[in-house]
Amino acid sequence: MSTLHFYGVKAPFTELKSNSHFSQLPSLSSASIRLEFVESMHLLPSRLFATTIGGCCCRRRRRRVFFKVCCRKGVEPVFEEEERETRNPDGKVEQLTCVMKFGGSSMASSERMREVADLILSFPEERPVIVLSAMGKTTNNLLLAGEQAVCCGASNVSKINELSFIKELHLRTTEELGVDSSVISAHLGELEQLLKGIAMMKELTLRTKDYLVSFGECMSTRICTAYLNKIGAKARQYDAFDLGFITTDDFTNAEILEATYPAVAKRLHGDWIIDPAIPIVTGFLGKGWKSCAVTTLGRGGSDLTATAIGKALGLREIQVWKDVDGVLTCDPSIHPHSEPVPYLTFEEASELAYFGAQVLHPQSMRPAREADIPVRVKNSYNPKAPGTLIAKTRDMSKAVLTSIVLKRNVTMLDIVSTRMLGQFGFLAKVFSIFEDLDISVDVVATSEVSISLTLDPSKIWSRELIQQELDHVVEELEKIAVVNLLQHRSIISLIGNVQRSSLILEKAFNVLRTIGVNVQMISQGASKVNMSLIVNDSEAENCVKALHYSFFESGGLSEIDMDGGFENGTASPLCVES
Ligand SMILES: Nc1ncnc2c1ncn2[C@@H]1O[C@H](COP(=O)(O)OP(=O)(O)O)[C@@H](O)[C@H]1O
Ligand SMILES: N[C@@H](CC(=O)OP(=O)(O)O)C(=O)O
Repeated sequence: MSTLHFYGVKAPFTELKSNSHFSQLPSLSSASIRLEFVESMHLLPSRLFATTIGGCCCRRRRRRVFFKVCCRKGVEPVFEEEERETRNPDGKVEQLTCVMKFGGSSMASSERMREVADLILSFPEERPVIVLSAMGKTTNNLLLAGEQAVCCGASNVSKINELSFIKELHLRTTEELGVDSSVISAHLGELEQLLKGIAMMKELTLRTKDYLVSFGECMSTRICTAYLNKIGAKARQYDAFDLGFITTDDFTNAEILEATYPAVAKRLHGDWIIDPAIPIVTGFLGKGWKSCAVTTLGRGGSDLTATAIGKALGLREIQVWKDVDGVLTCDPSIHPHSEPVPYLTFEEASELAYFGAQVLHPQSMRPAREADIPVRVKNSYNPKAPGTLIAKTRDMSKAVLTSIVLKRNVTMLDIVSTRMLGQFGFLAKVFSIFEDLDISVDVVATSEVSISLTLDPSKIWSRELIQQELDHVVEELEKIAVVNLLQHRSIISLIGNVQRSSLILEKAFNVLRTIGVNVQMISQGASKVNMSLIVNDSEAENCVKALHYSFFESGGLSEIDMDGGFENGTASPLCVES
């Protein structure tokens, strides 16, 4: 056995691609090589063992080596020295073309799964990678079952209602689709064992939560793959944590690491070229790079899985199929008259998602934006609807307001300096306190001696900001300022063309004045697409309805024509009706 050394934190995943290292390999077809990765600062070697799995061959005088690299605890990314051939036996280039992601709402029953399968097959010109979420509300039910298990005792686990519901839904689905229940029986057995383990330990850690919820995606993808194969559409199932989705070890809210992209590309592309079959990938899941345990990307994370695969493979388009006709002008559960938004930029979609529109995962636009791949939001219940196309740029010449987003249950802090520190020192100190306590700040407005800001209640999805933490923040801030903590506030984000901010704000404030609401804070960020208003939770829904009515209904102000008049020819912007 020979040993190779790689230096740098990212070495295990990036430097293997460098050709120079391979020239050191002795016998390429059957070599067993120990690779030592030395993490730069700490000089801690992490040993990985590599065996050549594809042997080597010569093509245009260049060696090709396929490696299977196994981390100590079982990470198995596959690396190869150069791209595999992308030609089929007829010499035609066949490449995967797009990603299609179907969320829980699209996969809620056997009937829905049939429709999804039909939909996938209705685009014969596409060779898609399919990303699936868990069926219906399975993720919620798994979490509830876990919480029940903590206190019900191991002997009562089989009586947990949510477990029975999950079993029943998945077994019924296999039966109704005519696929063998053996595709999920091992998972159902293991799930019950896991719940018994939780019951015995009487605790549900974040790491266990991630493992627990992973059963949802693992089962939905297996059922769907079996069904596609049954109807003659060749499909192959992948668990994202075995496919190369390498993440941080932040359980319940992990971040995808760069190593993911080459690893996923090589595996999907390689398998496709050798033996084409529709890849069916679990959304939402990954593998922690240190722990090697299953991680999740935050609630709604399958959108991010889809865009990451799009970036990894450099695909033409990423489609996310939902139960609504695209991104809407506001949350349809707040206001039923919301309308689809035909075009958005990545920036607008990111702000919209970050500020609470449940329709997209907050981080999901990043890979698409980095790779400049358009994202289409479509309705699996109404495939003919055009949906929303999200791209790098769009025609903003007429754009005024695009969408209204509400984020509830936000905590606001008014911090007024006691002038113990100069202005620079004051701002720096305030933000260092938030950094030390690892708390995210959303919206900020400052004057010379005061700051108003809002705190994200869920720290980007995962954790409730608990009272103890808030008390700690206030205690620290009170060393340099007078602090007023205001809870139960909402952020109303006006996503639109900030070039027309005066027009938008004039109209918005007119509307809010008419319904008697005082805005407590306002912020227009550097993003150029978002203006945020803070109001009381109790008033927020009414505000959104009134704003929506005024901007999007009643001959409103969602667009403006080139002369400065409204698109529908009504009043001029300077005499806005409230
Ligand atoms: N601005 C918005 N546009 C569209 N849908 C929204 C918006 N805000 C909230 N939603 C909600 O998001 C849901 C779709 O997202 P999600 O539940 O994640 O779908 P899926 O589970 O299919 O991925 C819709 O049913 C809708 O209720
Ligand atoms: N099943 C996970 C991941 C996901 O993305 O789901 P959906 O696509 O249904 O939002 C969740 O419920 O969070």
